[in-house]
Amino acid sequence: MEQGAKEIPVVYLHDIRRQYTQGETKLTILDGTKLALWAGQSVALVAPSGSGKSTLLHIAGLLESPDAGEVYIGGTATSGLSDVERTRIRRTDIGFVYQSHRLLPEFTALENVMLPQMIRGLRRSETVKRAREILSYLGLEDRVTHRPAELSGGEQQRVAIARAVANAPRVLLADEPTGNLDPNTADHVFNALMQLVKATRVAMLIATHNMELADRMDRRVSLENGHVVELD
Ligand SMILES: Nc1ncnc2c1ncn2[C@@H]1O[C@H](COP(=O)(O)OP(=O)(O)OP(=O)(O)O)[C@@H](O)[C@H]1O
Repeated sequence: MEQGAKEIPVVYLHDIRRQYTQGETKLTILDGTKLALWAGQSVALVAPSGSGKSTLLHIAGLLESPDAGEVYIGGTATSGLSDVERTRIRRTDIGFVYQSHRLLPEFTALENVMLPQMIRGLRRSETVKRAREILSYLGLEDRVTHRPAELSGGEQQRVAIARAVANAPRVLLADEPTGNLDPNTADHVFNALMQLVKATRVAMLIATHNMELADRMDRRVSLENGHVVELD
């Protein structure tokens, strides 16, 4: 942990260990992993396939529990929390974007962005207003009534980003968010993510194989033998 002396990382992974059992063998994927994510900073996670990028994102996002170590969200240790409390943190403080958009096909763009807010208990009228604002911010004001199948790949991914930030999370975790897109569209979607980091000071961690995009982010890290190493 570095950065400003008084600042607390939005996410701090402390000595994370994660093993998977495959038949007789134990695979150690994360082994004493440490990583701090800071408000307003974009971090690229660039590491070979199978090195544990998705595992790290799932653990940072409280979707998966480590075998040892602690995940702090805004300074709060999460291992001792109940499932209900972890779910609450996941819903309010953490946003996810995946390689495929994972939007609900029978709902419009607007409804897809409203849903996380409604689950959180906000009034419908409020969720409509905020969903419209975010979609407009991402250049989708003319697409709010479209269903996912009626949107281009880049538009689908921007709706997925809008959904991820609908509850104004403190951290945005993205697993190959531009992996399915052509270079131009990938650039457009990537710019939208970077714009959000600057505008909202969300902390962002993106797993990517795209070094060109990684080079445009504030910081680059990799995974080597289960450890996070800083690149450059
Ligand atoms: N539930 C599981 N059970 C057993 N092994 C798993 C499980 N999940 C992941 N693994 C293994 O852990 C390793 C790391 O997987 P992970 O998906 O985190 O890698 P990754 O770096 O994200 O890879 P990619 O870039 O290909 O998406 C892989 O070898 C994978 O086979």
